[in-house]
Amino acid sequence: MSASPPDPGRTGAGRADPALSIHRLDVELGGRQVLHDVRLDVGAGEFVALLGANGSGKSTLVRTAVGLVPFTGSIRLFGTPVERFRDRSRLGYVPQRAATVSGVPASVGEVVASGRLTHRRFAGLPRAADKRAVAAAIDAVGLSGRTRSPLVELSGGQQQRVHIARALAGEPELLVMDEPTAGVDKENTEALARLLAGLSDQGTAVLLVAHELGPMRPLLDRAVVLADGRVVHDGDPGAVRDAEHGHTHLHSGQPDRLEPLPREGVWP
Ligand SMILES: Nc1ncnc2c1ncn2[C@@H]1O[C@H](COP(=O)(O)OP(=O)(O)OP(=O)(O)O)[C@@H](O)[C@H]1O
Repeated sequence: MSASPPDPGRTGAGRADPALSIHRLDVELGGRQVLHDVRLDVGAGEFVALLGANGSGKSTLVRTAVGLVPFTGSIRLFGTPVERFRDRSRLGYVPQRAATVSGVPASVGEVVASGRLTHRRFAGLPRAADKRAVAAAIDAVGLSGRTRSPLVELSGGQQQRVHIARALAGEPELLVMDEPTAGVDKENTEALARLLAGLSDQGTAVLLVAHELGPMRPLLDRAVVLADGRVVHDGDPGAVRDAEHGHTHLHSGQPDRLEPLPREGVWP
């Protein structure tokens, strides 16, 4: 009798589809094409950074990937076309500069618990596992003392951490984060990097939009760079420097990785 194959992680044997697979993606917004023929895969358990200058299309790409923007081409989440994807608990999304729900007196605990709804049956009461996951997520972002605080009483950086906790509470297999550390201080950015390292080790796939990689850099399996809505680099994160003056730079000496040729003035 042959031995069972090794467990490839939380995705399980036989469920080896990439967490995210994007093929020939075009997106038009306001009558202008902002994404051109984008291809991007994030394998199960892979940690991928998405980089590029302001306006290069990073947010549009991740918003489209999670089903928020109309497109032509193909997007699959765990093998299912995004238009038919219903298993929302497998996906966690932290939007860019997540808006505070002004006028709604939601507490930190309530906002984070809303990230758990996809695990619960309609109108069902939270189970012990839900409560544990919410408490663990709040603790993971260092806000356990603030569970009952109204969100509006928190600083911008703390609110951002609440939105990260909301995504973590769902215990997703794919975490898509759009500049999650914007407005978050160095100490908490480093704490988030440690947290993501742990999740990555457990098999969570991560797609991280970032301007500066900072402490996230050692976690990366791949870096993808967008310029003017096109992928101009997909591979070695070591070839990419942090954003300077609003632009993402590729180290020189690897011109074979660049297609199409970079715009004049943007690249070193
Ligand atoms: N709703 C919209 N209607 C029209 N154009 C849009 C819309 N949203 C974004 N765009 C345009 O699409 C392009 C890509 O924007 P996007 O926000 O995806 O870039 P980004 O790389 O995330 O930028 P940043 O780093 O500043 O967040 C920009 O030229 C932007 O002006």
